Amino acid sequence: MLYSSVPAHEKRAAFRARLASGELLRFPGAFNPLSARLIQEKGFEGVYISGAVIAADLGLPDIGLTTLTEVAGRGRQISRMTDLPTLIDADTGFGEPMNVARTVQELEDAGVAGLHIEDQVNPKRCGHLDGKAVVGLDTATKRIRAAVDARRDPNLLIMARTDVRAVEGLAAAVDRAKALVDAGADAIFPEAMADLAEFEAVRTAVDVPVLANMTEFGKSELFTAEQLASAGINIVIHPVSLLRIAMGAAERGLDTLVGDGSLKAEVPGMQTRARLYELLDYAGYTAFDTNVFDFEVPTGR
Ligand SMILES: C[C@](O)(C(=O)O)[C@H](CC(=O)O)C(=O)O
Ligand SMILES: [Mg+2]
Repeated sequence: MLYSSVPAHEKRAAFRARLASGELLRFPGAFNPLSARLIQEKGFEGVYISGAVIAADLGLPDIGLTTLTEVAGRGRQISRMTDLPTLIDADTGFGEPMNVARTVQELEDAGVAGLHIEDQVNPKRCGHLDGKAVVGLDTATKRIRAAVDARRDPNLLIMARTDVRAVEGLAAAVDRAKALVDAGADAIFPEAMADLAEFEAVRTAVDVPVLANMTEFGKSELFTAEQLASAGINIVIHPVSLLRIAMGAAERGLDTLVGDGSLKAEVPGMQTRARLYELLDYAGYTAFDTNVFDFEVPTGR
């Protein structure tokens, strides 16, 4: 009922422990707080909170328009809905080192288990678009140092994302990843890797967990969990996928409504009222107050 009863510091400790096991942790992106429950119920190891999804949800492109307040608010709403660790996209940290420090504390207070800070210039853009620009090594490492120094819970995972691959090539991206680890990053997110061999190159260059971004319609091929695990990847995100699936379904449904004048044909594909109530834990609220659920949901509805 209401929210997860697992405190944030316990989720962070559990996340660290699972990462240390070396297994591949799968983090689908929640496009709203309720979808985080679905991700947990289906047995995934964590929930990703995508900057692109937060922006798209507000009807905005992913070009650094969202504010720290909006991102932290969404991070809090999603994190409190799940017992799983959440990993949030902190973009460039919303400014330079001092802003990054504040960003880390705000997101930590929001209850996330980890966050990633990237080395793009401000304002950033989606990592799979052309025409990106990155900051120099000095600024990139200062952001990471500021982030690491700012956290109060040592288990809050500070992940460094590097966008260097698409700008200067793989060798430069590997060098950047190593420098970011030296600056204190707990994990590396190499953005826009072209193939599995590129992931492997980063994997062998650093001795911290490495993330693979399996975003659709991007620069990376979509590898299976098995392929990524055998390349030594530790976390895989599917950042925008659930939003794309839901929006695809919404668009098809609206077309049906336009064509048929009714949504009858769409009903078999819809989440039922009973299933929605199950996910919302109506039963838990009823146990608390028997007046909550004093009606019947016919089976299958
Ligand atoms: C991971 C990412 O940063 C996100 O905001 O989800 C995006 C995803 C996308 O736009 O497909 C990115 O890769 O830049
Ligand atoms: Mg992003």
